[in-house]
Amino acid sequence: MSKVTVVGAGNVGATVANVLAHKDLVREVVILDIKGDFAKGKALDSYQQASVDHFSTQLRGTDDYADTADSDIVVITAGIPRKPGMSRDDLISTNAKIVTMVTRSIMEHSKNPIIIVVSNPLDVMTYAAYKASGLPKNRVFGMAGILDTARYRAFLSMALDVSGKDIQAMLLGGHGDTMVPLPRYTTVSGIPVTDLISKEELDAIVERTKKGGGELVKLMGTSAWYAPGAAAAQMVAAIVRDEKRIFPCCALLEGEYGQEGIFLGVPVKLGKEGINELLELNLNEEEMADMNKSADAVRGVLEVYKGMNV
Ligand SMILES: NC(=O)c1ccc[n+]([C@@H]2O[C@H](COP(=O)([O-])OP(=O)(O)OC[C@H]3O[C@@H](n4cnc5c(N)ncnc54)[C@H](O)[C@@H]3O)[C@@H](O)[C@H]2O)c1
Ligand SMILES: O=C(O)C[C@H](O)C(=O)O
Repeated sequence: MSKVTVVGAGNVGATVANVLAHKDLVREVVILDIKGDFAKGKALDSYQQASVDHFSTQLRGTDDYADTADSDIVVITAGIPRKPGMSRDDLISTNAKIVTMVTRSIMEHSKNPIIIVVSNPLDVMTYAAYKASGLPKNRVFGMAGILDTARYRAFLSMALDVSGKDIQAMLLGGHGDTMVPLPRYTTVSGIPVTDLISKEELDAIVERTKKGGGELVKLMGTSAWYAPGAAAAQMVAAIVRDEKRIFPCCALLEGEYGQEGIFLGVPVKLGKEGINELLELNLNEEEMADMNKSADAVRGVLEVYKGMNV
């Protein structure tokens, strides 16, 4: 694989492109934005890091979809971010049109790309890109779970005073306040997290994780980009290197977890074909109830999207 396109040169898109270039994995990263000069500037600024940080990946900014031709992977970050007081779902009327239009334009120039959606509301925007692309379900999925588990792991690392590197965690459900962090699947170098922290502290960390995006929106007036950009770049790397890494990603469920026709966060194996496998965890009653609640919340937004007829 040699070409990645990132659509949207804003906070998240520029970070994805920059982190990817530093990984030195692909020949070229194209950054496309309706603000063409802005995209060109971000690409040029990033490429001027090449000799300092020693990477060879070329970066090109553009507003012309012809420049995205034959992309192997496309990361869609185009759209508006939320402001304090808003939920991600409030972005739907603007972002559904943008994501649909972007996906159609991408498909005019690339035959069989893998599409990773980042724009919010994530689970429904991934559905929108899937519909607009006509690609099979293994080639269209969304980034949220890596970010949400990264937040969960950061909070645990701070509470336990251990390196974040040693914390493994899994999380399910929609990318919203109903997401389902899974303490039963959380370990610190193999030690169950429940052996290391009180239930009260763990419950508080789970709650903080669920509202982790909103915490940053309140602090900065717009949403996060460093961790989201790094998370999306990690997905690209797993695909380019055919790593078969297992990450929580937003994937189409067709019967798994008792859900049908809805994109939700679940563990998947990522490799050169995109999603190689979707893993079904053996959830207990409480975890399944939380997953169902999260699916219901996403389904409500999905109905709004379907009513829009974009
Ligand atoms: N999935 C996640 O975990 C996650 C994390 C962070 C942000 N997000 C979402 O990602 C999106 C981008 O966030 P951001 O902080 O980068 O916003 P931003 O405003 O910094 O950047 C968005 C960019 O999209 C561009 N854009 C708008 N319409 C476009 C179009 N039709 N074609 C091409 N480009 C277009 C804008 O010009 C802008 O440069 C938001 O919807 C945000 O909610 C998702
Ligand atoms: O919180 C947001 O609106 C952006 C993103 O989904 C995040 O979780 O950081």
